[in-house]
Amino acid sequence: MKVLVVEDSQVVLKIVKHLFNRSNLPLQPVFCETMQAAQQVIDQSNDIFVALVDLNLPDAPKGEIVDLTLAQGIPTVVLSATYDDTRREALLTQGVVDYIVKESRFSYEFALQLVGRLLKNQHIKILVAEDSLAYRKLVRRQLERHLYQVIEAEDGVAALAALKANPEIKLLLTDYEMPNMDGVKLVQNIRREYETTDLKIIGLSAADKPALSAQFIKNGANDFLRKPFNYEELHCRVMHNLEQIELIQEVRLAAYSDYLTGLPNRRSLFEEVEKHFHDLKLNACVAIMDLDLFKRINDQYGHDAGDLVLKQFGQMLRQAFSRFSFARIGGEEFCVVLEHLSGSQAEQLMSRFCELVDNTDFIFHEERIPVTVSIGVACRDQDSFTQVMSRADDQLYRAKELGRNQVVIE
Ligand SMILES: Nc1nc2c(ncn2[C@@H]2O[C@H](COP(=O)(O)OP(=O)(O)OP(=O)(O)O)[C@@H](O)[C@H]2O)c(=O)[nH]1
Repeated sequence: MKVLVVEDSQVVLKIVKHLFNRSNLPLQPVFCETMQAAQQVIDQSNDIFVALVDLNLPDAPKGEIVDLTLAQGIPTVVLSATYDDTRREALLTQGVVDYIVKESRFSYEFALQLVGRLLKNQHIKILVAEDSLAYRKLVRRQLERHLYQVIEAEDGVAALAALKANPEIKLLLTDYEMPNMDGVKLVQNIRREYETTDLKIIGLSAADKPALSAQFIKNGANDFLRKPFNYEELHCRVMHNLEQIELIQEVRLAAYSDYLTGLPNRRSLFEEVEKHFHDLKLNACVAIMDLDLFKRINDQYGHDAGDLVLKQFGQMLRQAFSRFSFARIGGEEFCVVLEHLSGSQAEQLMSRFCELVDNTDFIFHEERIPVTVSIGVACRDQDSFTQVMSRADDQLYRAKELGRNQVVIE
């Protein structure tokens, strides 16, 4: 997909090109200096994701480019040399995504951030609970302009049903006065089930009650907007709330995954497995793996080579055991929980993996590093997950004693 940049200033083009090269946006920028050139690109492409346009072009000095891109249904971000309140208002009413004044390189950075935001927004669902059809449609149009997926509900009851049907909804915008269930009651109901880290809520109301914002927030909403609101404020608050969810997701991911290999870490494995480990009706085995003589690899080939081996081993593990729970549980130690497998099935699977590792080329700076793994396996019984892991660990040490590069099952 493409980003159409229509700008005649060489300085601005240079900055935007530089920022694009530095960004990791999965979009191809296409640069045009005139409206005519932009028209040609539009005629020849059907994959323009967004347009960043200057209002003053040699062949379109009055912002005609905006009419062109909006008529083609292309989300349009205006880059303007000067700030003009009336113009800004008119352009936002016309349907542009945003109006950015070209003040410094930060303005262009903001423009590219906005493009990245629009890419993400396409996958974000927002629920709008509002009994006025006209207002609901108005909010929908605003949100869709920023490419969010919008779901509508005409009251609190319908909003609860919509949340059940679409658990991936990340944000709820809810009016206060609605039939059947008002906004505050809706928030109370939602917060019994949905954490504020997973679902953000913004209350809306035109009611003349100064305490309403506090009432919304005390009952679990994250924010409040009084109607009629300024649409830029709506977008800023929506974005701010979604960014908080994304930040929490990033922190969670960092807390539950191993930095080097990207595999789940010990904490993640325990939280995932411990919940259902006591279901004794089904077979399950635990395998602990430890790379052999890893210290020697580090000493002989260097720490970077050791890291590369760990990463490659992690990829192999992910591929081979994708349907099971697994983790890097220590330096060169890994664990796989083999649900639904008997001891002999687990042993067979692990023996094949052991062989695969032995026969795989681990190459660092064109040098082949010999890598083998020892594996201990124990099967689920009345013991806790930690106890079964510890028994698998005992078998691992037997495998080491017996000469490494092998599987031992208790
Ligand atoms: N490169 C690298 N090395 C690591 C990492 N984590 C742990 N290690 C190294 O892994 C080595 C483990 O060594 P040992 O516990 O002595 O065991 P070993 O050499 O594998 O010997 P056996 O387990 O008996 O086969 C240590 O030298 C650690 O420094 C890591 O993230 N990267």
